[in-house]
This record gives sequence, structure tokens and C-alpha cells, in this order.
Amino acid sequence: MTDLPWWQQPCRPLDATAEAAACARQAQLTKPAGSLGLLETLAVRLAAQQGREKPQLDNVWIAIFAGDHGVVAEGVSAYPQAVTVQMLQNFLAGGAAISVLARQQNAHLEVHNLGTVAPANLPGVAEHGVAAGTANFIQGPAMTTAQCDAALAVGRDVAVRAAAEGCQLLIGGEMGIGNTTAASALACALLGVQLEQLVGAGTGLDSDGVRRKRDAIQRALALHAGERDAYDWLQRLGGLEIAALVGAYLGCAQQGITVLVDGVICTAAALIAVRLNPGVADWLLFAHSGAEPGHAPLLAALDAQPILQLGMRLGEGSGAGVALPLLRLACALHGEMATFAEAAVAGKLA
Ligand SMILES: O=C(O)c1ccc[n+]([C@@H]2O[C@H](COP(=O)([O-])O)[C@@H](O)[C@H]2O)c1
Ligand SMILES: Cc1cc2nc[nH]c2cc1C
Repeated sequence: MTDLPWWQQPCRPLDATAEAAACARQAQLTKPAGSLGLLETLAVRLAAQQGREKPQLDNVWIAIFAGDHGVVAEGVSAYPQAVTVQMLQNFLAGGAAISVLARQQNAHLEVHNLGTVAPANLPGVAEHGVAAGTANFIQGPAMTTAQCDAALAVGRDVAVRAAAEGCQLLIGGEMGIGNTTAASALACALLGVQLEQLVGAGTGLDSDGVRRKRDAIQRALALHAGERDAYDWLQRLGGLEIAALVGAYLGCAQQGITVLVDGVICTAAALIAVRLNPGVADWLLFAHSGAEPGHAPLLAALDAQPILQLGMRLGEGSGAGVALPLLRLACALHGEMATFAEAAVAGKLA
């Protein structure tokens, strides 16, 4: 056991007693059985995760992980690389979508720069300086194993600190111009699905841009071809912020914190985390199915039932921020509705 890398150490098991109590409570609430659909499933899963019949979501964290991508040299994004750092400033100044969502919902927001081409040098941004962005993965591995391990550990450490501070649910967000190219490449490698079905416009590429993106991924897949495990694919085709997300998801599952997974990049990270340690799956909830074509196949591979389908493709944790109120409503309905006995309502005919 001690020879295993930290990410293969066991995840916290779900609480079967709390799950059974939550199921029994659902059956007594004043509604036809099953009529709240996925909201019922989510409340019961949260009960199993929190080890209490009536789960609560008072302490929610949003951790945004940022990194730059060498593959942008191939012309694969509609925006310049400088936007990665510029958005970090916007996150903290309160003007980004995720800033609004965090503020509206009283969620703790923190920003981690794993490695941009130039450091952000902003008060309030945790600078980890793992690398000055990844290497261009059409020429070699995106990260060294030391860089990949360091980025995984940043995410793990966020989860450990969150657990110590009583966090019940963590949203991982990402910021990295070019990272849909990395996520699509990872999806191709992990799912074995045809490239054409997984590559999209990202931030808004035109058809020439999508062609360049497809070509870059094709060349990367040819260069890195082979029988590889999830760690290898992450290190070769991933990103610093993607590795930090993987580490955060693994850490949350080990610490017993629910994860609300965001968009296509986060879902690729979630699949890698589950491949590295299958016990992670118990701790993942999925916020939405977005517009980027790789998102739905990744969700299907995780057997996920996303809460929302709004055509979103922003990232930075925004889809999860939008789904959070529904999770809170699922908890409120589960915890506060009257039972048939309490309300003196007749139950189902036999
Ligand atoms: O979360 C998503 O599904 C999503 C889909 C498309 C784009 N993004 C965001 O846009 C950036 C990457 O897009 P691109 O076109 O530069 O690869 C990155 O900062 C992501 O947060 C995010
Ligand atoms: C403006 C902008 C904001 C973002 N937020 C997450 N990814 C992003 C990409 C761009 C380009």
C-alpha cells in the first residue's frame, strides 16, 4: 500500500447507512415516488457522501487552476495566449462569470496559476510556477513527469486544505488558452473515438482553425501512439491546469469532499482521475453537458447524468456554478418537505 503513489491510495467509501436513511426518507415525502427525478438521486448521493440523512451545502469552494499551452503555436485558439493571465486578474477583480456566480452564492473562490508563459504577479493569485506553460505536444510530451507530479500535488493540496476547513463541495475551474485542444486530444486517446467527433471550435475558431486544431491533434496522436495508461496520456497530452484538476478530484475523493465537475476540460480530467483510481467516481457529480463536441462522449464514458444542458462552453467552473443552486434546492427539498404522516396526506393506493 505504501509503495503506491498517493493518487492510488484508497478513496473515502460512501456511507451506506446514511444512503439507506435518505432513500427511506425520500419514499415518505409528500410526492409521488420518483417525481423529483434527478433531484432525488442527487440528494441521496449527497447523503451517502456526507454521511448524514439530510445533506447540506453551506461550505462550497471554487478553485480555478490556470496554465498555458505550447500547442497554441499551431494556431488552435481563437484568442491570444495573453488572455490566460488577463482573465486571472478578472477573476479576482470580480468581473468574470465565475466571480459573479461565486459572489451570488457565497462560495469561496481561489485562483491557482500552475504556469503561464509569464507569471501573473497578481496579489491573490497563488503562483506555483511549475513551468512556463506546457511544451508543444506535437513535438514531444507536454510535461515532464516531475512537472506532471508537481501539478497533481497542487490540486491534491487544495483538497486537503478544503477538507480541513469543512468544505462540503468543490468546483474545479480551469483557465488556459488552447486547453480544448489538450482536452480533445486526451478524449481521443482515452476513448479511442474518431478525432472528427471530438474536436470543436473551443472559444470560437472558424473552419480553418478547426482544421488546424484537428491536424495538430492528429500529429500528436501519431507521435505519442502506443499502449499507455491514464498517467502517461495526461503527461504527454494534458496541461498543467488539467493535471491540477485531476489531483484535486483525487484528493477530494480521498478526503470525502463532493466534486461538481464543470465543462469538457474538467470532464477529461475527471475521466483521467477515475482511470487512475476508480473510487473517485463515487464523489463526482456532473454539472452540465456543454457545446464542445468532446463533452458528451466523455460524460458517457463516465456514465454521468449531467444536471443541465444549456449549450455552455465557457469553462472557468461556470457550468458548475450555474448547477449549484439546483443541488442546494435538492438538499432543501429532501430536508424540509413534510412526510405523508406529518402532513396527513394519504399515500399511494395499494
Ligand atoms: O468548459 C468548457 O466546456 C469549455 C469549452 C470551450 C472553451 N472553454 C474555455 O476556453 C478556453 C479554451 O478554449 P480554446 O479555444 O483556447 O482551446 C479555456 O480557458 C476554457 O476555460 C471551456
Ligand atoms: C475571454 C475568455 C474568458 C474565458 N474564461 C474561460 N476561458 C476563457 C476564454 C476566453 C477567451
